[in-house]
Amino acid sequence: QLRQNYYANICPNVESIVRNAVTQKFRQTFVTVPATLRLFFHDCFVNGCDASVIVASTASNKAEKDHPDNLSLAGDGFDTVIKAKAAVDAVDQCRFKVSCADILAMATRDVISLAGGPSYAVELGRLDGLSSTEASVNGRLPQPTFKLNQLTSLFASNGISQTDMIALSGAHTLGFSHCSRFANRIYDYGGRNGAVDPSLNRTYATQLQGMCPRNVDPNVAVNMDPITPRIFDNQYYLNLQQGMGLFTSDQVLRDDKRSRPIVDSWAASSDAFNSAFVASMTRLGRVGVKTSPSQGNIRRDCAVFN
Ligand code: HEM
Ligand SMILES: [Ca+2]
Ligand SMILES: [Ca+2]
Repeated sequence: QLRQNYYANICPNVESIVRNAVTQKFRQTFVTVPATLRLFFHDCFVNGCDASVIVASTASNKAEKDHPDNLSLAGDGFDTVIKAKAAVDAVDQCRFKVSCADILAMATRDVISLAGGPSYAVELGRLDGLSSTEASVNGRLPQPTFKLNQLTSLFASNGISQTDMIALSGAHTLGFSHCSRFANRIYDYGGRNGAVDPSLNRTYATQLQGMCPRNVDPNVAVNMDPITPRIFDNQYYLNLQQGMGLFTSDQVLRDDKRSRPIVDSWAASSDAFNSAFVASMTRLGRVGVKTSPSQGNIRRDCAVFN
């Protein structure tokens, strides 16, 4: 059972220590924001929110972070947690008493507010997991080609509702995607020569083709929210109303009549979106958490098992 203020007697200033470290990192690069947010999601959906995604591979173990679905996690997310952890462990009272999983949860809360999103109290008390394998990632993360039923059932397998899934997808109001993730929508869609996904806004499709020409350098990435790429806002839902969702998994939320009313309501009200997002992030943060010593511990180095 997680709770707010879990560290009140263990490391009373932990939240401000983490916030300062994250703010410093944010001043160096904005990528800190989307990188940390996505890292938290990918952590929670594989083995629960237990910092298993941060563990580095060793000679005898290929870790989660080296699964193909995790190779595009930006290094700045990992670096944010490592730096915040170092700041926490620099305080005598706190050294080795705050889990990497909780530091990631706090850092995620902090990057959302640094980007103009809502602030919220974060629940704490997670232990760090004891295993991280590449194989455990298989089938656990959503693909950008997913339709509504696939999205809903994958999230449901983590105890996350369809409404929460739609709110959490609003995280795509920030950050980047590599061209390969949506190339199927702008070139030869459905295997038909020269076809473009009809659910994609035509002007936007042409812009995407310009930024992502055929045979583009695989390192090229584009903003997922072309309108306010650095602001955490409800623009994502307004984009969906214009056919400007980057992935099939984004646009389907507006095009499927079952999820459309929610998309339209959050496009109409940023307050409604913000409060839904906070509630959904809190539920995401509870997925598969480990709280008993048989299930986990507090890693001294977030990238290495103790
Ligand atoms: C609903 C199903 C989802 C799918 C199919 C999906 C898929 C993707 C893909 C393909 C990328 C681009 C990766 C790249 O090419 O570098 C991406 C980026 C991102 N995703 Fe998702 N995602 C989903 C849900 C979420 C959720 C729930 C969150 C967080 C709460 C999230 C946060 C992000 C962020 C912040 C980025 C940008 C990362 C960066 O700029 O470094 N996504 N997502
Ligand atoms: Ca995990
Ligand atoms: Ca935005």
